[in-house]
Amino acid sequence: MGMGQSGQRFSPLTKITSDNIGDLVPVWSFSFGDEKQRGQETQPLVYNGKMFVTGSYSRIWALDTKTGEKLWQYEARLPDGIMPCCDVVNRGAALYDNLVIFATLDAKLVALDQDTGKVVWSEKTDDYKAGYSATAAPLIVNGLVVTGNSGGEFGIVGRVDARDAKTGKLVWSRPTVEGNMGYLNGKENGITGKLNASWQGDQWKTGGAATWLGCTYGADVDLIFCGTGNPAPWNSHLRPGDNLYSSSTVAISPKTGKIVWHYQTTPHDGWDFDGVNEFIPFDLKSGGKTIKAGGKADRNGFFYVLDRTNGKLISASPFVTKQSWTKGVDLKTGRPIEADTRPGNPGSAEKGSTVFSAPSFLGGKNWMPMAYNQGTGLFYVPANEWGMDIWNEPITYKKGAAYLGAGFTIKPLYEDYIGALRAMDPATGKIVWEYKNPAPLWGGVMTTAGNLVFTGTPEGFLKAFDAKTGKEVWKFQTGSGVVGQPITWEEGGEQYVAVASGWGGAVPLWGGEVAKKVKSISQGGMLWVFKLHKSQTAAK
Ligand SMILES: O=C(O)c1cc(C(=O)O)c2c(n1)C(=O)C(=O)c1cc(C(=O)O)[nH]c1-2
Ligand SMILES: [Ca+2]
Repeated sequence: MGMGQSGQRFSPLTKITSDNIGDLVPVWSFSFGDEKQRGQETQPLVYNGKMFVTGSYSRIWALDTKTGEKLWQYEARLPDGIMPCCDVVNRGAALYDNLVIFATLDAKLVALDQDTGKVVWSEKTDDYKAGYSATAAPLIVNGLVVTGNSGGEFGIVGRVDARDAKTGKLVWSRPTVEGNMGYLNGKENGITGKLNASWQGDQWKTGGAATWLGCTYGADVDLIFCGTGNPAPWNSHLRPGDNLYSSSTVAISPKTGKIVWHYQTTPHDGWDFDGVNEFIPFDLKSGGKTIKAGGKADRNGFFYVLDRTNGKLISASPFVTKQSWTKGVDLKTGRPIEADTRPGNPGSAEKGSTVFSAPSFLGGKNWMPMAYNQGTGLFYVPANEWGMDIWNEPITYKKGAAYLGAGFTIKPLYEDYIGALRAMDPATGKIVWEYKNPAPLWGGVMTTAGNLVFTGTPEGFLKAFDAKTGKEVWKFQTGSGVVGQPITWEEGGEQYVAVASGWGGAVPLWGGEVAKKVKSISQGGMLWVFKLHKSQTAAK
């Protein structure tokens, strides 16, 4: 995932540049079929002349990278009663040995033979009837396949699992809700003491903190970095305490499955800010020194830079214009200073008072991954500007039912745009350039050594920008909204770019007023591949 384990989404390829990109044209496209088209959030993988691309409803295809010809197709038979909170998406697969491995919405992990598409192993990872699902791309670390889980809106317990990539056999399983910490693989593991100090009573048993975006890996520090989602239920008055390790980044040792450090971005989250956003290792140049750092653009609107060796906060800078829930982050304690927009209520039978809060629960940034360019030293963050009216109401846990205790209406902040692609300098926390988009941005970002940044828009365009200046240098209309993750590779001396097109994800389901604004977007399911139309070997 992420064009490498660190998830930087940076390619060193330089054949396509900000100067010649005007010559980038489609070479082939592939249709995902005539029905079952929802959000196509996938990141394709290219290996050995084959492209592996997943689609909504847990489907995967192997395509010939030269011709686009379909080599094989696998479709999971999904049972009735699956409960993905936010569309039937899949964000991609992982490759190991001769296998291509991906998670299905009914909480299974399936490994297929890359040549034939035949199932080599298949493991049930969770009980979909209890609200568990899976949407993230797996991560491969030292022969382990590392996965997260989804279901924070149903009171599941978040977890990171590591399996033997060849056989699917479980090696370790690490819960991400304090209280469950005394267990590894469901057995007591000798960790004792006040395991649920940040929860009251039995609430940790349904505490959420789903690891629904999966993980990245820092090879030099040998740590797996996983974001954790919202604590359950959303109504924070029903679960006093910090609710560790919800809305955090946790660093896990691949050898033991132990949490080595954690940093909680939104303690006692009351806004569904989650904290799943990708943590990307990078080298921070500061005062003549190089610091082993990591960057994370959190749904709560802060761009965090942490020391990746120990989780210490280095800086927290806003990447959105309005954060009404906070007055900033205390750099000494690492904790946010809360403002007065925690939704009211109490455990009474009454609906609590409504407050306006920004960002909205769909976040200053949601699932769509940012990219880090090793040349410019900038992060490219797909941000959104919106707020919400939010209120709390009573709720009790029921297996397999939504566990929110909150209601909301999303509201745009500005007339002319919601989405904003922002180039952030991690050394200063300053926004270097921005591109504003009318509809919310919901696609992944990729950057290259050719001075380029790519991302898609709900309006249907794949766009490219000059990485230094932010000038839009190229666009292509794909026919549906782009919420996929662009990739690039070189083959036969030519550089290619690919992206999936197909509108969906959480915005059309939960966006309310905002969703209506982008309602005219056609549904789709297409893979587009591009290259320069003039042969680059012939060019001087
Ligand atoms: O807490 C969770 O388990 C969970 C899972 C997912 C998911 O797996 O897609 C989303 C969310 N939460 C969520 O809060 C959210 O805004 C969201 C947006 C999307 C999407 O793909 O557009 N998924 C999810
Ligand atoms: Ca969530």
